[in-house]
Amino acid sequence: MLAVENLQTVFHTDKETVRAVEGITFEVREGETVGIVGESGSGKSVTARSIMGLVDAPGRIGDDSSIEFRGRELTGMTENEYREVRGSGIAMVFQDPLTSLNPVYTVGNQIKETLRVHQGIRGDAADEAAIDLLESVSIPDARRRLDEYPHQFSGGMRQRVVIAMALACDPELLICDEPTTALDVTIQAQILELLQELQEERNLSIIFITHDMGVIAEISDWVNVMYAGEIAESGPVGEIFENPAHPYTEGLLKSIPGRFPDETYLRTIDGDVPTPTESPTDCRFHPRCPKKFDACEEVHPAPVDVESGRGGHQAACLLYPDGLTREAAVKEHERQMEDSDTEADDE
Ligand SMILES: Nc1ncnc2c1ncn2[C@@H]1O[C@H](COP(=O)(O)OP(=O)(O)OP(=O)(O)O)[C@@H](O)[C@H]1O
Ligand code: NI
Repeated sequence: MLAVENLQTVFHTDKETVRAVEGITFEVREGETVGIVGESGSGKSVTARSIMGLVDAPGRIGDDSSIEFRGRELTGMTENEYREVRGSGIAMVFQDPLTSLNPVYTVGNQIKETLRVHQGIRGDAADEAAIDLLESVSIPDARRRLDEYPHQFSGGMRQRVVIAMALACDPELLICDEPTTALDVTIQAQILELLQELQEERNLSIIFITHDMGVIAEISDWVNVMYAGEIAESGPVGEIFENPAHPYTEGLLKSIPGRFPDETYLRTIDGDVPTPTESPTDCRFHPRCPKKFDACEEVHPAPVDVESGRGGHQAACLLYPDGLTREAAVKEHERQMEDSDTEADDE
């Protein structure tokens, strides 16, 4: 349904160039949930906004990047064309419901406006459709609540309203950028459950962005672990949790509260995600990596198959492919780096 290939999103400012997303490649299939996980600043939201055509200046998507949705290339579309995609194909739910809701209009008016613009539904039919949508996201007493304003809803109910508005476009792909991060755990679980129900009813594809590995376990079929603008590891959710390959993923898993009950403290990875301003010539994780060796400072790892892994499990780490000697593995990454360099030169 969605194929992202070599996506690069760069912000050019007077001071510097921030390379927020650096050549990531992944797919989303019909009815599937792809989780994107990583710490703050790893490029998750920029990835989402790139797909939605919402990267604002000074941001720019690279010329060699491709985002195909249902066989149509999205990069390079005009704003009008993109509006059509956002109106029917792809919808997005943000972390803070208040950024998507206008405080001065009733919830009903906002949903009806979306229905009018995107589906041409008006009048009584719009009222009924809006009530149906609120009921489909399990908001009780929907008819009455149409006339209420966003501030009259609790945080969890407000996020349900935002999901209802996203559904008003009848999307095939829903991108959720940390939709539950601001909510308490119980409400968060309810929203995750709702998304899974909606996915089944509507055969929705979902991209779910979070920094929480626990949430990833709950909701994803496929996982992309992002670090400093790159995909460090990707694979089916079971593989990622049972056979994590990349030391960064291992670190993220260890930081899930309660996963190692014998430990009295919450383990986190020391240090922060760097803000990349140059194309990578090394492993961007090496300064924080407990398994680093000399080559990690000199060779940029490409995504390679993990031998133990099944179902397309890959890691961008010089420790892999794990069937090779360390020397041969490093050579393999060097070779892939040269290949992509020549490709870039050819264009
Ligand atoms: N408009 C912008 N101008 C310059 N840099 C930007 C802009 N938007 C994002 N960035 C940079 O891009 C990088 C990736 O940011 P992004 O928001 O995608 O991270 P994230 O993974 O979503 O983090 P979080 O979990 O905090 O939401 C960061 O270094 C950020 O500073
Ligand atoms: Ni974000």
